[in-house]
Amino acid sequence: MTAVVIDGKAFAAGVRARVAAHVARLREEHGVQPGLAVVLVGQDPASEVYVRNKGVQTLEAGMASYEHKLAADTSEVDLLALIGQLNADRAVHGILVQLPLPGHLNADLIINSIDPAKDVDGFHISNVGLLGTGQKAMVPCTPLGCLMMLRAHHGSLAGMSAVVVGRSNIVGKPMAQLLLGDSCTVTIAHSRTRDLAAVCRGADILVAAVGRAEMITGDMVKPGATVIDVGINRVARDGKARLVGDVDFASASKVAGAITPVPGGVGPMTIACLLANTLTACCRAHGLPEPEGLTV
Ligand SMILES: NC(=O)C1=CN([C@@H]2O[C@H](COP(=O)(O)OP(=O)(O)OC[C@H]3O[C@@H](n4cnc5c(N)ncnc54)[C@H](OP(=O)(O)O)[C@@H]3O)[C@@H](O)[C@H]2O)C=CC1
Ligand SMILES: Nc1nc(=O)c2c([nH]1)NC[C@@H]1CN(c3ccc(C(=O)N[C@@H](CCC(=O)O)C(=O)O)cc3)C=[N+]21
Repeated sequence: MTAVVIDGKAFAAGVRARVAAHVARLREEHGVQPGLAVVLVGQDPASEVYVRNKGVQTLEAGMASYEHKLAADTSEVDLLALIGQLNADRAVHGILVQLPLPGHLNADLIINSIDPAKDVDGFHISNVGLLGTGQKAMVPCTPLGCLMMLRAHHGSLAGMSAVVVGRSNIVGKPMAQLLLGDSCTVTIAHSRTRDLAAVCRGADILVAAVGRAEMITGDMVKPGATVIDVGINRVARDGKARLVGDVDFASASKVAGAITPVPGGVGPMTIACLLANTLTACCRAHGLPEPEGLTV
């Protein structure tokens, strides 16, 4: 079998177009412009691609973009003060603090200082709790993007067996919550899982969020399964720097029914969902109707 390649880039362009249309209406009819503030502390190579693409697409969607680039040795007090300012700023509807943060900063403390209503990453404990109990929340962008593509491909996910490889707070756990919310039978695998290959072969939906280049190979995929590759790994290939996922695309795409590529899969959807979340936060802040189909 040769898998259908799920075009995340095209899907994301569609989501962004819907966001942009709604933003244009907000500005015209209500004089309101959604604003997204991004805070970057120091330089992390894995974050660079994200930051580059994010700023441009925020402006393209008609939103205001505020970037705060801070030195790697910024103190916790100073960072908390900046977040306090952004929380109070009525032009800012979404706040994203790029992770990972330098080691001397307590990431939990920083994330939980963000106003939950402006937490467009969905990482604040309030949003995590709301999502876990099936209440209206800000939903983490990467898992939300994955869910949108899965729903578009399958319609209902009810009753499907889903395996999420990875249990991070930013991808694995919220992904599992969303799949459970759509009535999948969910397994979360991680570095201590016994016989990962056998666990993965049980999956109708296999989500890889491991951070290890091409570790999920074709022999770990159930024939016809849908494979979602969250991984973003920079590797040297033929002397050139390249981006590859956590899935070995060459072997997995021979077995899977559908698969997302890297680049051009989950990554663009993450940014599209960040814009969607910023728009949703703005609508909620102003008591205006939310766009439909852009959150769970
Ligand atoms: N496309 C996008 O928009 C985004 C992509 N990413 C990418 O997704 C990947 C995962 O990111 P993130 O969740 O933050 O990563 P983390 O490093 O926080 O988590 C990785 C998870 O994978 C598990 N793991 C590690 N090695 C193995 C193994 N050999 N077998 C099974 N499980 C293993 C770890 O298990 P344990 O808990 O036991 O250590 C951990 O739960 C990265 O490549 C990252 O760059 C991240 C965010 C957004
Ligand atoms: N607070 C926070 N929230 C995050 O969501 C977050 C973060 N910190 N830290 C870093 C990771 C990583 N991440 C990516 C998002 C999009 C692409 C992306 O656009 N990828 C393109 C790259 C295309 C290219 O330029 O080559 C693609 O896969 O096609 C990549 C990586 C979000 N993360």
